[in-house]
Amino acid sequence: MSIEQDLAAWIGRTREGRDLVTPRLMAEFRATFAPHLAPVAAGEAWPALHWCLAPETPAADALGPDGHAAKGGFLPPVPLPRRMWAGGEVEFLAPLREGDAVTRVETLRDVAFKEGRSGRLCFVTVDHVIAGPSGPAIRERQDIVYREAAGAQTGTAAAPERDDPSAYGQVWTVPATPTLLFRYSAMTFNGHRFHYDHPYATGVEGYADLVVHGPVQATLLVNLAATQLGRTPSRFTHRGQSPMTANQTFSVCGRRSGDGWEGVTLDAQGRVCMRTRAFL
Ligand SMILES: CC(C)(COP(=O)(O)OP(=O)(O)OC[C@H]1O[C@@H](n2cnc3c(N)ncnc32)[C@H](O)[C@@H]1OP(=O)(O)O)[C@@H](O)C(=O)NCCC(=O)NCCSC(=O)C[C@](C)(O)C(=O)O
Repeated sequence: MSIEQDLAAWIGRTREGRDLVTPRLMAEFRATFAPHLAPVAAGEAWPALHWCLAPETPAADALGPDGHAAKGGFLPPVPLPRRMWAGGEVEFLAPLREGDAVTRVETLRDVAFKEGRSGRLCFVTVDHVIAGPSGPAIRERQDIVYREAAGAQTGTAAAPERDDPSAYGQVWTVPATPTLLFRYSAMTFNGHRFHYDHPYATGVEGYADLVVHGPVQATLLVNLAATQLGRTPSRFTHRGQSPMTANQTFSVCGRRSGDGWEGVTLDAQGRVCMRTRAFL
């Protein structure tokens, strides 16, 4: 049996979690991202706070070498070591509010190997439904990618696309401090070591510094989209194009586009790290 066939056995597996939108989470989220948050009604959760709800809580002895739950449980045992958040699509159906009890149901939708310019890649797609007291509030597709080991790469990444903040109607500048990364990892119970363990991020995974979470960039982008559009978009797509590393000030840029919105995060050199679209 091929590895693709082996891993296909994981498709359709589900996992469920429960949580509460606590006053503490609301306060931590505001403290981590303000002033770069969309205006929302009193007691309403900001767009993308749901990424902090009902995270996986693996025991310490159930972790893999990267600090995530060891593969082979809910996520398949993909034989490539370096996990990244590739992107996804979020549908905002109804707002969540402080005090809401929520459930998260995850379903493994697909596992697909691809040959990227940087080498072999494996994309794992997971569907999420987050429901509050009145039913589904958020529906989401999350794309996770696994890459070859640093040093064993069979390709060379393409030169990153560049862009200019002055081409956008509104720009937030955000210092990518290790403290921002640490606080977001803590709020999401994300043990991924390359967000806080510098020798691991540089020496083992081969990045230039600690890596800024994909969902940190997407949270800022969707909050900028909601600010410029005047409401939470109904749909938000995002794709990580190039790793954003810590200890630089990055730009979160957005502009109206047709009847929707488009945005990017740019690192200090103007490299596009994440590209997004939002729709009313
Ligand atoms: C993903 C990388 C490795 C591909 O790099 P590449 O240059 O090798 O790929 P490519 O040659 O551009 O594309 C190859 C194929 O992959 C597809 N593809 C290419 N990119 C994507 C994408 N994003 N989403 C979906 N599909 C993608 C692309 O469309 C193409 O498909 P095709 O052959 O069918 O035409 C590269 O673009 C990259 O490094 N992106 C940045 C990723 C990043 O920084 N993520 C955030 C930080 S990681 C994180 O937050 C982690 C967390 C939160 O702890 C956590 O574990 O969940």
